Order: sequence, then C-alpha cells, then structure tokens
Amino acid sequence: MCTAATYQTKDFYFGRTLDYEFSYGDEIVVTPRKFPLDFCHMGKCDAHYGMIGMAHVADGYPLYYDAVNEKGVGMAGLNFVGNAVYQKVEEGRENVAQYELIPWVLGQCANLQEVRKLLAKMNLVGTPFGDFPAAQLHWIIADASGAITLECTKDGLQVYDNPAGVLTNNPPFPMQMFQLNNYAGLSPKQPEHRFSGQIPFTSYSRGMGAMGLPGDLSSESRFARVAFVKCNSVSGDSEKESVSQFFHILGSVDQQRGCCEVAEGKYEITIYTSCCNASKGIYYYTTYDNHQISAVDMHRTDLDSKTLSCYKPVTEEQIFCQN
Ligand SMILES: C[C@H](CCC(=O)NCCS(=O)(=O)O)[C@H]1CC[C@H]2[C@@H]3CC[C@@H]4C[C@H](O)CC[C@]4(C)[C@H]3C[C@H](O)[C@]12C
Repeated sequence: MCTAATYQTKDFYFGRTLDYEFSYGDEIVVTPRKFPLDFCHMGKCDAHYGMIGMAHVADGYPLYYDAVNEKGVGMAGLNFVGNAVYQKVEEGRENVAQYELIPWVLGQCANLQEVRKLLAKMNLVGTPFGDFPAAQLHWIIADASGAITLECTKDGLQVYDNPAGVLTNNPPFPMQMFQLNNYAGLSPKQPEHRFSGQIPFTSYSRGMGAMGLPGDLSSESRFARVAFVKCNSVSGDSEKESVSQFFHILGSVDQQRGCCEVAEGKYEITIYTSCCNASKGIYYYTTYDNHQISAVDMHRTDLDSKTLSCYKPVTEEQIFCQN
C-alpha cells in the first residue's frame, strides 16, 4: 500500500508513503537538465527540466517512484495491481514505457496544463525495464493549481481531475472518489445531536465528529482517512510548520510492522515517507526507523551537469540526547 498527498501553504508540497515488505534499494536522485534520458521508444533527450525524487538506479538509469521537477510539478506512482493494463506499441504514436513515465512528464512539463496536453497524445506501454516485470501502477500528478490521476486500464488511458489531492491503491479512482460520499457528514467539530430529541446524547469525548472514519489499512480506508485529514488540516505557512504538518497528514496512514501480513511472517511497513517542497525543489523524507527529517535540495547540486547526484537515505534512528 502507498498513499500520496498534496498540500498548499505559502509553497506547494507533494509527497507519499511507500509501503512494502522489502526495499528495491532506493536513493534520493537528482536528474540534472543535461542528463541523457534514453527513452525506449522516443529516443534520447539531453535537454529537459531537472528533477529530484526517490528512485532505484539500475544501469545508470533513474527508475523513479516519485519526484518533483524544478517547475513545481510533482508525480508519484502507486500500486494498481490487477487494474493497470498498458497499451500496445503503436507506430507513429508517442510510446512511453511505464518505468520512464515520471522523467517523460517531469522533464517536459512546467505545469499541469502542459501535463494534460502531453498525456492526451501519449500511448502508455508495458515495455519492461531489463529483468524487472512492468510495475502495475497508477499516478497522481500535481502542481500548485491542482491534481490529476492517471490510470491505464482495459478501457484505455484515463485522466481524472483529483480535487481531493490524494491517492492510494485499488479500486480505480472514480470508485475511491465515490466512496467519499459515505463520509460526507464527518467533521472536526463535535456532532450536533440530530438523531432523536427523545434521547439525551452526550459528547463524552473530543473528536466524535469524525466517528465512522475508517481506521484500518485497506487502500479505500486510507483514501478516506488521508482525504479527511488533509482537507481539515490547519498549519502555519512557514517551511518548518508546513513540512511538519505534511508529515502528520501522511502519519495518519502510517503502517506499523506487524499490522499488515502479506506472507507468513512478512509485513508491509511504511519504508519511507516523503514531503517535497515542489516550489523550492527540496526533498524531505523520514524512513521507518529514522524519524528525524532529512533533506536534499536539488538547487544545491549542479543542475546543469550531465550526471546524476545520488544520496543514500539515512535509515538509522537519530536520537537527540538532552542530558
Ligand atoms: C512497490 C512500489 C509500490 C508500493 C505500493 O503501492 N504498495 C502497495 C501494495 S498493494 O497495492 O496495497 O498491494 C512500486 C512503486 C514504484 C515502483 C517502481 C517504479 C520504477 C520501476 C518500474 C519497473 O517496471 C519495475 C521496477 C521499478 C523500480 C518499480 C518497483 C516497484 O513496483 C515500485 C517501487
């Protein structure tokens, strides 16, 4: 399971949790503007926007899970197993393999409007990268103006407006949005007692306005929960307050080891949580064992170079001893 969210204060923030039972070996990777991106059906591109994100680097190629570019567009791929059906390579079309979709979009688009135009002519194909089978994913793409969800199913490529600005996994996005109707009455305020005038209700606890918000780890429940938390989120708009609040939003869907068994003795956990300041190109993250926020700033690397800058995540717990 995975969850992604957007958040707007003074700057625009974009991030995700990556939940899985093992790590592919992820690094924070800056792809500078002149890094030769070799698209498998679209040829080489060595002049594009710079981007920063979490990726597995294989054969010198950044296989991004999530990233933002220097123009403030963010994008993340989340599992969409059983529903993702990629298209066939078609002569004369813009054929893009699923593993290169993030650099394809973020390398060329300065805003969501340009993303929509690019997607309208794209053919998303299932060409695998080396020995990796094609990952079955769907994507959230966002900038300060809004968010969209991209799904490629047996019915073709779909682009949906995503007014909630969040994404999890199955079922398809229209069903996720529909199920939010079930929670329309939820509120951060104490409930008004409209059930019956005959019964003397008491609000015996704080927080009762959100009773009914699902607490489990299924992707529908995480969708409703993160949407509720994000939509009601209140924070200061400084960098530290915004980043702190963003980690709290995704903290609402954190997966603790032991609660989601995927095979005998194997558990899915939140391997990392990211929060990009998309406006400034800073990638903040925590990992399962390291609660201290670490950051990589793409503008502190040489964005005009031709080589990737890679940073191994700091995964060991950092405890500040006060005495
Ligand atoms: C496992 C992750 C999704 C986690 C998630 O959503 N867990 C919910 C489980 S559940 O849905 O609840 O059951 C996904 C997200 C992005 C993926 C990489 C994308 C690039 C590349 C594409 C290649 O084709 C294959 C290798 C490759 C490195 C991919 C590996 C893996 O697939 C990654 C990490």
